Amino acid sequence: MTAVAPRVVLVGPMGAGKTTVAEILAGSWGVAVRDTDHDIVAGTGREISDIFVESGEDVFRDLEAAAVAAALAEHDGVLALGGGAVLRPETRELLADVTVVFLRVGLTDAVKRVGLGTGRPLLLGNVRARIKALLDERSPIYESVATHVVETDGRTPDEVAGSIRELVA
Ligand SMILES: Nc1ncnc2c1ncn2[C@@H]1O[C@H](COP(=O)(O)OP(=O)(O)OP(=O)(O)O)[C@@H](O)[C@H]1O
Ligand SMILES: O=C(O)C1=C[C@@H](O)[C@@H](O)[C@H](O)C1
Ligand SMILES: [Mg+2]
Repeated sequence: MTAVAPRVVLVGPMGAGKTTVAEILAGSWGVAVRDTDHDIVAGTGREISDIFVESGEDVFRDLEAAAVAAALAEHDGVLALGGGAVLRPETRELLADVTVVFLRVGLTDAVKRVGLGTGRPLLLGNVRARIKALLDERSPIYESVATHVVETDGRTPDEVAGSIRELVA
């Protein structure tokens, strides 16, 4: 089998716009889009929040690591990862040879974008406090895997996609 690699992988926290921007980018390039959260839901027939509640985060992270590995091996379009996918060391290793864009978002814009956090189990409770904790904990990890960083605060998804097109030939 010929090895393939995604043209670009998008990482970043919930509300960064990975899913939204991946669709725009893939559309403008005329390539396929894939999203590991969607792959997990399609593959298991279960919603992400149900997996967290019924089976726990570790089981979700196992499913996610497998979904990322499969997508990196099979997909040569645009790939959006779940917000916590980079927590797994094996996933970070797989990203080492790939063009990875970190979509950076600050607390205020992230909170506006996720609203009540519906469908995002890690935001249950105080959404603002949960996002702040995740941003503090994970920003260095996103930076460590990224080949490029694109700011998204105060910018539309089309503007963000345009910046990525300029960075990635
Ligand atoms: N640059 C932007 N400006 C304003 N709203 C945005 C922007 N990007 C995304 N959004 C909106 O924010 C919400 C979350 O976006 P999206 O689902 O793409 O984020 P995500 O990074 O994929 O999050 P998750 O990690 O939870 O999958 C959506 O309603 C989307 O329309
Ligand atoms: O940041 C996270 O840990 C998550 C982000 C979403 O994409 C989903 O993968 C899930 O809600 C967990
Ligand atoms: Mg998403």
